[in-house]
Amino acid sequence: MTDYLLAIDQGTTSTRTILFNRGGLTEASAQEEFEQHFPADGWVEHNPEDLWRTTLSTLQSVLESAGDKRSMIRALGMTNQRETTLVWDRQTGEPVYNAIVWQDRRTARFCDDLRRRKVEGWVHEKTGLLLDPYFSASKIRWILDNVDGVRERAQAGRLMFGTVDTYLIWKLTGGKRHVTDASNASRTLLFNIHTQQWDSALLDLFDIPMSMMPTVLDSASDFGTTDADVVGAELPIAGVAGDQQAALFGQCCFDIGMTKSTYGTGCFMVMNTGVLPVNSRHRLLTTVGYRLNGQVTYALEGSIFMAGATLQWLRDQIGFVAKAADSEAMAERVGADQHVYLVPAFTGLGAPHWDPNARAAIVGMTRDTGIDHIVTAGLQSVGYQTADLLGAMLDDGSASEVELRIDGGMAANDWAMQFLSDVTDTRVTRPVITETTALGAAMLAGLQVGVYQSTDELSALWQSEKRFEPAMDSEVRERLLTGWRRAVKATLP
Ligand SMILES: Nc1ncnc2c1ncn2[C@@H]1O[C@H](COP(=O)(O)OP(=O)(O)O)[C@@H](O)[C@H]1O
Ligand SMILES: O=P(O)(O)OC[C@H](O)CO
Repeated sequence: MTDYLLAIDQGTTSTRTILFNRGGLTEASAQEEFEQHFPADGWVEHNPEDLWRTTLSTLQSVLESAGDKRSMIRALGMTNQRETTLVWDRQTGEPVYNAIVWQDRRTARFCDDLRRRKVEGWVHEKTGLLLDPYFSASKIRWILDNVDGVRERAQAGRLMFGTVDTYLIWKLTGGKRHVTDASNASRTLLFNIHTQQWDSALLDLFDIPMSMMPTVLDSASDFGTTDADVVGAELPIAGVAGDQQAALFGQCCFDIGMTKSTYGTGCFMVMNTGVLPVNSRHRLLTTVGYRLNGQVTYALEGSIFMAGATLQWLRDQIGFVAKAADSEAMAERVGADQHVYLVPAFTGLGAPHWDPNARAAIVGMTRDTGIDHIVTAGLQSVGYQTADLLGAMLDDGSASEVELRIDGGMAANDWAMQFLSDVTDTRVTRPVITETTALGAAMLAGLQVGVYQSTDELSALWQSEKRFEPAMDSEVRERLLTGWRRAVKATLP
């Protein structure tokens, strides 16, 4: 009998359900986008009903198209946009407010005030994170302080908090389980990554009752069973991880120093640092990669805000490309050794610069500069930013060199990936299966129910589709990087 595994990937703009066979290949999938809500400047919300509706309908659609394979589905894995915050009533199941999305900046001033109280040091010590609106804690507090009657209900033990995984599992199990996994918990700013427990000092700092918090489980664990009356099938939910950590798992980065880099809208780079947390000197995040049998594997994470989004800007705002993939032919015409730089600091710069006030610039133009040069510079900016990030990560981590395992929509661009390899002087590898996020969740579930016996068995499934080897002259690389650093300086206030 062949085994199959399902995975739900609830992302920021769409929800996907994928059916994988035992070899990790996709058998069926369904995807639905949903509406983004921007009620005020810097605010980003999702309607919880949309998250649930798209989850249920993509799941049911894949179950239908599975046909005969349906009876051979062994388990369900869940992966999700991280940090996004929901609060709902324990009895009625009604959310008290929309989901506040990770991108939402409404609590920036509150976080600034906390930083002024000089607490960031011990908060970082416990959580591995920074005092930033990105993470869940200040979002929960905002809901408690700003929605009528909610604080009283929370204090009476009537409300539940969850990241998206927790909310969806609660719905899928018919309200039976209030759980999360350690990788998602580690993104809340309320979880002590050393003791692996909710931290009462952090809950006090943000004024959040402990009674709201879900139970934290291993990433491969018993998260409950889907309710047949709700879903139409009883399936064990057996693997859960935040999406970037799930991609680390799906890319089989199980050894210290192994690193994945996802090139979607932005770029998230995550490095396995083993069983000990590594403290960054470059403001990278220390986070739980995954937890198996009570054993934590830690990771370092850095994010770039604009990767594929730079191509979207060149397409939608400036009209320099008709579609993102056209950039490849334009860059081939120009070549990598050019002097135009596009620093995409449209919303500030992420790691390792972390400057919210930096603003984008195109520098180094001459009379012969044309559209092709600027589009090429857009692709190159992704390589340059990765070089900065990787430099910081290697300096912090225990590895002296890495191979970058890539995925995400932009990983399809061969020219950009070759430049990435050249400018970072690093081997870049694209796997056969690029749906690594969903695959990681399915693998976790498969480990839990015995479809797979070990991570070694999973590593054997991972296959490279294409390798990009560094081929740039070191003198050219240094010259280009010096020009990039000068361009970045020009964007800083
Ligand atoms: N061939 C390509 N070259 C460059 N960028 C691309 C290419 N194909 C897609 N992209 C970029 O990748 C992004 C989409 O990737 P995806 O992984 O689906 O992102 P997300 O999950 O963040 O929505 C878009 O920003 C798009 O501009
Ligand atoms: O849903 P994505 O792919 O944009 O990922 C969002 C991240 O998890 C935010 O931390």
